[in-house]
Amino acid sequence: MLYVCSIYEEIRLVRKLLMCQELEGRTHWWSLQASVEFIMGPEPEVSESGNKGLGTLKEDSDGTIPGRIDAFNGLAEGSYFSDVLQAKCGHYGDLPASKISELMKLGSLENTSTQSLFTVTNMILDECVEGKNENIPQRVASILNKAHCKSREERYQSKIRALETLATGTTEENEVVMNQLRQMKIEKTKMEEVLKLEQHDLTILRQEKDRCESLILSLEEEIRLTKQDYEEKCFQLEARAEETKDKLLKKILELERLLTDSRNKVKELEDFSESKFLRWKRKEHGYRHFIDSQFESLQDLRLASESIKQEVSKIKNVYAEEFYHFGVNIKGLIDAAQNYHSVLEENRKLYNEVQDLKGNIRVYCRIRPFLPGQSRKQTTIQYIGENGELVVINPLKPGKDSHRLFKFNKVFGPASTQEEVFRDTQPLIRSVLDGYNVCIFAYGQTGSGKTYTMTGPNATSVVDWGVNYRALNDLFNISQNRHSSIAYEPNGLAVPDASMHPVKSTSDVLELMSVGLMNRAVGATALNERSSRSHSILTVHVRGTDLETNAVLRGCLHLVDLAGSERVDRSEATGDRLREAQHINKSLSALGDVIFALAQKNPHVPYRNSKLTQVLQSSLGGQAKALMFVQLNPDVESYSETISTLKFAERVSGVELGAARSNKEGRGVRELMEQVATLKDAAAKKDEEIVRLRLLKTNGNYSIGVGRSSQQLSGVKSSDGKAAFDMDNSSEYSDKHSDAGSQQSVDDFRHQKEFFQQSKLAVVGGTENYLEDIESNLNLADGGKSPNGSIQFLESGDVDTDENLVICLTEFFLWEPRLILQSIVFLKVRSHLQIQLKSEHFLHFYSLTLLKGPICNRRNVPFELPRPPTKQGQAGSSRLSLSRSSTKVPSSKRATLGSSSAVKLPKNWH
Ligand SMILES: Nc1ncnc2c1ncn2[C@@H]1O[C@H](COP(=O)(O)OP(=O)(O)OP(=O)(O)O)[C@@H](O)[C@H]1O
Repeated sequence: MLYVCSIYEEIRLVRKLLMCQELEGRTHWWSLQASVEFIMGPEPEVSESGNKGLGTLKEDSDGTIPGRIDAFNGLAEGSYFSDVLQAKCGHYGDLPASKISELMKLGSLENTSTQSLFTVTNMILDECVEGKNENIPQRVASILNKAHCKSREERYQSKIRALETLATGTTEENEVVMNQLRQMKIEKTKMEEVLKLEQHDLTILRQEKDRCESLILSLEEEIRLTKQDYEEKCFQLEARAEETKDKLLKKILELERLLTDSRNKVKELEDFSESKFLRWKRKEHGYRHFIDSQFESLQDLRLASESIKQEVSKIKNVYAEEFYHFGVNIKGLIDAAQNYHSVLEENRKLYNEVQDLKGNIRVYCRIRPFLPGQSRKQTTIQYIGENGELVVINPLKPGKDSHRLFKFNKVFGPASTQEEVFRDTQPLIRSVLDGYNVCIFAYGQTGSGKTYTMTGPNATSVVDWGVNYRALNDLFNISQNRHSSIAYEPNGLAVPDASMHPVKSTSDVLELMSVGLMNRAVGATALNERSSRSHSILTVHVRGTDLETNAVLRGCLHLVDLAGSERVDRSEATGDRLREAQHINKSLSALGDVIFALAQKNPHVPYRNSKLTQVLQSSLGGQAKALMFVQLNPDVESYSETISTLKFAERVSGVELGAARSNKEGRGVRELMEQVATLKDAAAKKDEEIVRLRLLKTNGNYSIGVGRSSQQLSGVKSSDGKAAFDMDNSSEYSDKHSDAGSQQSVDDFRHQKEFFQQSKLAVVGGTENYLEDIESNLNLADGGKSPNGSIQFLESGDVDTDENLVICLTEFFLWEPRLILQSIVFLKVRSHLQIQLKSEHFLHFYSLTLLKGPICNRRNVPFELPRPPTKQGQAGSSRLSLSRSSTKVPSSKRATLGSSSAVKLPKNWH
């Protein structure tokens, strides 16, 4: 086996050598290669004993291998070069050097046998000796080189061949060796497996060993640390023990010292207490002696104190008396002080009452804040006072005159909330439920916040609710709170379409208001993107019955959000907007005219000039409570509008409407009203009587003191027939009156006055003292000044008797029942007395008339006044003879009359 290996090794080496030769001498390796493979087959693995094999090959190369090498050489025979050499034999010198080189390059020399090469070489050398060719050495060198290589190659080839032969010959040996080798391989595999197992065990053992070693190391480390820790602790404990020991020693020393001190102190104290005890003993003795002597003195003092006591009690009595006098004086002072406060309070109250009685329209001013995006604008508002003062400036024209002061009932600044504004409005809302007519309206230029104040920006948010929502909410809440004393009927709400809707709760109202708001015309202008283009009037009628007195309360609330006044150049209104603006401005100027007329106390108030003033007539001209919100835009660009708005507001605040009156109808009033209705019928009959008498007079058959007035009377009344006494016609009259303005009413009253001056009604019987009663009982406190009322009609100097006056008045009021409720009558009685007669006075007066018994004409002709309805509802038709009981006004009513009109009850009033 080793032998074979060495052969293979040998072959391998030969191959290597050939390769080198090829590189050096350009031998045709490929041909040799092919030969070697042909002989050897695939190259075996090289064993480490390769060198040894080569030695063996050398030994054998001299024996059996040469034959094979010869055979191999025979393969290379017959090449081109040998042919050339044979052809040229003996004449190689003719072969030029370049040709030889070329042949060498082409490899033709490769195929030449070594023998031929040597022959050529010898010939060249001979030439060289003979000096035939100078280039011989180079050529010789190359040929020699070639020859050398060739010889080596041939040697190797022969070796290869020999080796191959050897290899073939050793096949059997090989098989044995191979078997042995397989056996050995099996053994080797087994050995390897055992080795593997052992190696695996070894690995495990090594790992175990490593683990144990690391464990040992960690345990050693732990022991080392524990030991170190233990040593440290021992050291610390020892140190602490040392320390404690020192401390304890010190303490023991200290305690010993203290003990010694205490013992000394105890000793000292014992000595001291001993001495003190002795001293106390001595002192006790001294005190005993002192007490005895003091006791004696005490006896003396007791006697002295008895006498002093008696003296003190005497002085005490004197003091008590003086204190009493002081007390009386101080009480007087306290009373005076308290009175002073109550007087002050009363003064304030009286002042307010005077204001209420004067009935001035209240004016609240509200300034809206700058809107988002306007914060940098200049403001015209310089000062807002607590008591309604407002100073406005024009920042664009600074100077002395740029400041203007206005004063109103209240001024609300930009930061005021909806609730604050309503808080000052609330008392008026309560008045509606007390039977007053109330009108609240907002006035101001467009975009100044009227709708914000009256309605609010957002109906769904209670905080944002404006006056309208809050007022209606209040009305319902208060009416519910009062349900035990006053029964309010389902209220009526007039919405902008002028229809009446019964409402029972706030939600009804909210619903109706949202309908109204939806119907309201709204449009965008340059000054307000949601500008109201129409006036909004919300009217609430309230009717309640006092459960105790059966008195009926009627109140009416107007909530008015006016459309804004605007300068069309600023609002940039065109087309429909412009026409709206013109209408709005027209109606607002009509309102201004009404206000102006009222402020000037003009006899004619032009209510009829616009729908707006017509609707507000009862609130502005009647005895209602009115409140105006003046809305301001603080922007400097609106300065001129602000000033004109404020001037208007100032004028409004000067308007006196007269004291507001509650629409309360007591049972007595209602009975009287019923009687009035009955009397109307009677009057109609009387008319006929008058006509009849006139006819009689004309015919000269009957003479009675019925003058022109009767004719007029009949004329007036018969001109429009029986309707003249129709109560319903009063409203028609009212309309006419309003239509033509107050001038017509003045004419009417002049006409009435003439009638009364000329009237000579013959009324006689049992009424002698009427005028005395009237004079003494009706309030003359006004000193005869003309009141604000719209009627001044009687100058009855010509009325020759008291009875005439009474009957005239009665007649007059029967004709004009409207005046009972609305007017103030100015009477001039007997040409030297002026009596202010208000409607309550009239009722009082009228009651007197009825109570005074039958009214007859001068000639004892029974005056045909109807009897008031009896309990069975039958109207009397002959003489008026009412018993006192039938017309007796309830005591509550009497009190009302007395207080509200300051009329004293007549002497014979029960
Ligand atoms: N007190 C306030 N606080 C906050 N914003 C306000 C206030 N007053 C008004 N505004 C705002 O100013 C704008 C104009 O207000 P509003 O529409 O009420 O004015 P107006 O006087 O009713 O205008 P117009 O006459 O054109 O209808 C609105 O955007 C409103 O929300």
